Amino acid sequence: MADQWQREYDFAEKVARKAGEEIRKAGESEIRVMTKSCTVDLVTKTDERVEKIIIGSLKQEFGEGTHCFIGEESVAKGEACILTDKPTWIIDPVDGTTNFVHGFPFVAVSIAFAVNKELEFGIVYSCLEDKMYKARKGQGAFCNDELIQVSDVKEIKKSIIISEHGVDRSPEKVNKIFSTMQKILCIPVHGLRGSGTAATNMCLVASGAVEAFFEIGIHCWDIAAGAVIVQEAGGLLLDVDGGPFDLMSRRMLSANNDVIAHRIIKEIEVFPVERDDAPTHRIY
Ligand SMILES: O=P(O)(O)O[C@H]1[C@H](O)[C@@H](O)[C@H](O)[C@H](O)[C@@H]1O
Ligand SMILES: [Mg+2]
Repeated sequence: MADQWQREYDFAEKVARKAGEEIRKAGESEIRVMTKSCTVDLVTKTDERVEKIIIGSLKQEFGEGTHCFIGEESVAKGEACILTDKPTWIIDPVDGTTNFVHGFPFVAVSIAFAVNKELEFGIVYSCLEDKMYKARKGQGAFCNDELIQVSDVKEIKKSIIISEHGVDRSPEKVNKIFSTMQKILCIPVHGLRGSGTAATNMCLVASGAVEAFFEIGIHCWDIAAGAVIVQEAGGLLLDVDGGPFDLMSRRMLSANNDVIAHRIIKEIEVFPVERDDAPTHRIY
């Protein structure tokens, strides 16, 4: 069916815009900050409220029980994080919560939709910049309705690479992250960057502002929407060891092409993380 999931896609954009407005408004008043897994893993009442608004609106539009949901704050409260074949919404209501708390201007609403474990579309609304990124499988990627494309740079020495350090601050992991960054910086690349939100980072790959973004320790809700956007913009997704991308593995490299991807992979010091769908999963 040609327009299957079109209604879901159009509605997701509306919901993301509404969620972004809520985030912008909430940023104007005092923000109540709480913590989750550790003192640097921040969450606010806005994260929880916006997730409720998104899931509530989707249930109202498509009916209770027809779709499944994986939402960052629902999982934090104990809901399952298992991707099945059923139509499933994968939601990060506020990607870049630390940025939101500090007024650092990159905060995104990330909404993806998967069927038979395949991503059908992704919406990333970078709400403080008012940039609406979206992509549907096979139909290209857009920012504010303009087609976007990854960069055509193939020389690593002419690239900008993004990585993030996440919230797990155990010294062994932090050492590996910084050792990897040092090696990449000294190739040398033009620069290293990080916006503080995985969803926005992936849109920066998709729009050609940077050549690659990788992170170990992200979650499916951080990257599901961005994954469609990167691929539809002509980029690729891989595991950080060069294997196939696995949404639930908490390991991801997105790049403009395989030359850049494999050059970066040579430098990445991989460390173990528990999968999102592991039965004993502890949230970081
Ligand atoms: O928790 P939120 O939704 O703000 O998202 C995360 C970012 O997306 C990561 O890239 C980043 O590295 C952090 O882990 C951050 O927590
Ligand atoms: Mg996130």
